[in-house]
Amino acid sequence: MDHSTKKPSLPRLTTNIPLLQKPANASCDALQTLGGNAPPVIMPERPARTSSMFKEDKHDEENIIPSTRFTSESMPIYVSQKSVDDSPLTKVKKLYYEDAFTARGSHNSPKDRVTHESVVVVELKTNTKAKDDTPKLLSDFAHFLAQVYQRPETSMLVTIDQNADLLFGNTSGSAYLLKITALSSLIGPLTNLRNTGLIQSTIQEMFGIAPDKGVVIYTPVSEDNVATNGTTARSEIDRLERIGSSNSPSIFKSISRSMSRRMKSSSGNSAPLSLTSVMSPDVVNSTSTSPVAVTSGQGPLPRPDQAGDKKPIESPKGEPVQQVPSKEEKFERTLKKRESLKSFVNRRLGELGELTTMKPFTATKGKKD
Ligand SMILES: O=C1C=C2C[C@@H](C(=O)O)NC2=CC1=O
Repeated sequence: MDHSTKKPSLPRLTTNIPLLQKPANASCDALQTLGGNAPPVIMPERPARTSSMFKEDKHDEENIIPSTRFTSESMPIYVSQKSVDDSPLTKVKKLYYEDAFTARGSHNSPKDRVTHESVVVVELKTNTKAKDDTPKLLSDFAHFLAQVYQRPETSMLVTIDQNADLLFGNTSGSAYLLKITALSSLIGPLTNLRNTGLIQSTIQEMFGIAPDKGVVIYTPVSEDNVATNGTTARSEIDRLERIGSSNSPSIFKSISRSMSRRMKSSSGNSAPLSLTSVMSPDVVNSTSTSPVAVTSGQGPLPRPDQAGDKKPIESPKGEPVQQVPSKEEKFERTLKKRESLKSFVNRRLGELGELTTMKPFTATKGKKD
């Protein structure tokens, strides 16, 4: 699956209650230019509820005419699309979105990321025709709802049926049913309360239907029960988590991988695989001067056979005999192995830039032996 052309990242929210301001005198027409002069800002306080939104946002050219599919004459489905726009405003927004999920926003978990871009399905059924034509109606409504739910328009699925047979109460007048289906984290008592005010007053502007003639139903769904692009939100979270964990392996994973590489490369030896076989080459040749010992201030111990003019042991035939290591030699080799492990681990730590935050490995166990 190609995820490179994904929807833009959304700003991290401290709450799922979007805080939008809605100028009191804005008309329904103003909805087409929703978007604001700046990226969505989480304001510290809940703004007063007013009748119309984003009047001052007329200069936002970010959203072009959406593509509209019609499943039937009465039930168009709006699929929002964004144009590629390099206007300064769009750039500011892009930066804001990108930043939210890069360095400073990197604590967003895959779940957060998917949640912030998850689809929100909005179904409106009404028995009243709006004055605007359907594409514009859908576009405006989707744009508005995308802001209410603080996500890209590409995450909004909006359907409007203006020909519904609908009766609310005992009058046959204008009425509507609005269903909003979204991940559970986008549905909650406070969020719903606030969103209901915003949405119902906007519907009133668009369709002329009073809030008391409409019913809003919020349906939370789990990540397993919403899907798009061939995958559920849950599997998308899992996928991002897998990518995340494979991109940032722990130091221990890294060390063990390096060690296993060395184990593999030395597995051609007939000798059984042991810690010694994954050591640095200086361990294999015990007669060489260990760089580890040098850097750690420990010179190699004098080998008994190197001392003075001691002759190599020969077989009765005069051939050199493979010497059985003495106790001292064994001790020296053990020390070197330990020092080598220490060196290896410290080097890997250094490579990974972890030396400043982690205590260097010390082969304390072996020291006292
Ligand atoms: O249910 C959702 C599934 C996905 C998949 C992913 C994508 O765009 O490929 N993003 C999603 C969001 C959802 O809400």
